[in-house]
Parts: sequence; C-alpha cells; structure tokens
Amino acid sequence: MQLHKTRIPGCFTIQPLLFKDERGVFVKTFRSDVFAENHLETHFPEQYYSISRQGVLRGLHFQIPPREHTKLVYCVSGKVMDVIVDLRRGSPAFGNFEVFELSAEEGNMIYIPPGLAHGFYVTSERAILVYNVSSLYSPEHDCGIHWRSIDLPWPNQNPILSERDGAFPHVSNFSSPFSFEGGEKGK
Ligand SMILES: Cc1cn([C@H]2C[C@H](O)[C@@H](COP(=O)(O)OP(=O)(O)O[C@H]3O[C@@H](C)C(=O)[C@@H](O)[C@H]3O)O2)c(=O)[nH]c1=O
Repeated sequence: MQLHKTRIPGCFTIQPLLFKDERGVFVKTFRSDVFAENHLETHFPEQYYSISRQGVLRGLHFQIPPREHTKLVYCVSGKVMDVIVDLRRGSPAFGNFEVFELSAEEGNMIYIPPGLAHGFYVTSERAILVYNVSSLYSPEHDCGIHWRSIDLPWPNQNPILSERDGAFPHVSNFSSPFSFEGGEKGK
C-alpha cells in the first residue's frame, strides 16, 4: 500500500497492492496499521457504494461541521473522473481542485479529509464507487455546491444529475464553515 501526497494538504492517493493470478485479482483496501503509521483516520463506521451509468455526475458533496467526515473512496467496477475541491478557509489550497482517474483496473483510492467537496463523473459504461466514511450520515449536515460553479474540466456539460445536485448553490454563494487547522491528519 503506497501513499502519495496531492497538492491539497491532507488529501492522499493510495495505491494498494494488486495480486493478479489466473483467477483474477485480490486487493486489500484498508490496513489500520498503515493508516495509523501515516497519521490517517482509522475509524470508518459507515461504508456504502453507488452504481452509476456512463454520463452520470454525482457531487460536489460534503458534510458540514459538526458532522464533517473523512472519506476513503475507490472504484471496483469501471472508471470515473474523480474531483475534490478544498473549501477550508486558511488552507494554502483554498478554492483549488484536483482531478484523478479512479478505476477498478488500477485499484487506486483517494483519501479525502474533512472540508473538501467531492464528486465524480462516470466515463465507463458503468461504475461502482465504494466509500468508507469516518462519521455517520447526517441528512441535515449533508450539503453540496453546484458542479458547474468550479472551473473543472468536465467531459460533458449535460451530465445525468440528481435533482438535488442540480439545485446546489454556486460556490460563490456558499459561506464555508470549514477552516484549515494545519494539523490535519496525515500532515
Ligand atoms: C450519502 C448517503 C445517502 N443516503 C440516502 C439519501 C438518498 O435518499 C439516497 C441517495 O443519496 P445521494 O443522492 O446523496 O447519493 P450520492 O449523490 O451518490 O451521494 C454521494 O455522492 C458522492 C459524490 C459522495 O462524495 C458521497 O459521500 C455521497 O455524498 O441515499 C443515505 O441514506 N446515507 C448516506 O450516507
């Protein structure tokens, strides 16, 4: 399992080992010892996955304080263009975004600290994304910003969206409740 820093402090890409043989592939997606050694979150009380078809865009989502959480995200079928945006006031990367390709073939993962918005666009025929989150779902704290309010290189300007995602505020109308403490896990 290899961890790589991104340009957004506290956000990492993680490459697990892929054991391939004639049967297929074996992938270990979480090791609490490796995460603890790297000062990453090890407590993930909820896990879930979504299945989406090509052209679907989900995001850009986050839970606000006091129910903010870390997400560990990976793709077990297909591939997606995955994006994060730093919403932490005082962060050296405040307002910046990063774009990654997550794919079942690569088995790569992204570790997203609290205060980052997350979303993705499905580039394969179908994609299954798995999430581990460090606190329980709270509908009252589950928020988002509009996907088009950040200058992201979306491959499609007319994606398949949920009604909720289409109604999220523009980032300029969103008063961020997140601040960068400089002591984020993984720093
Ligand atoms: C996220 C979530 C949703 N739900 C419910 C609410 C709703 O009825 C249904 C589908 O929810 P959504 O439309 O929010 O699903 P979706 O748009 O796939 O939401 C996800 O988007 C990506 C980008 C993320 O980063 C995830 O953390 C999550 O926010 O599932 C839960 O019960 N628990 C949860 O943890």
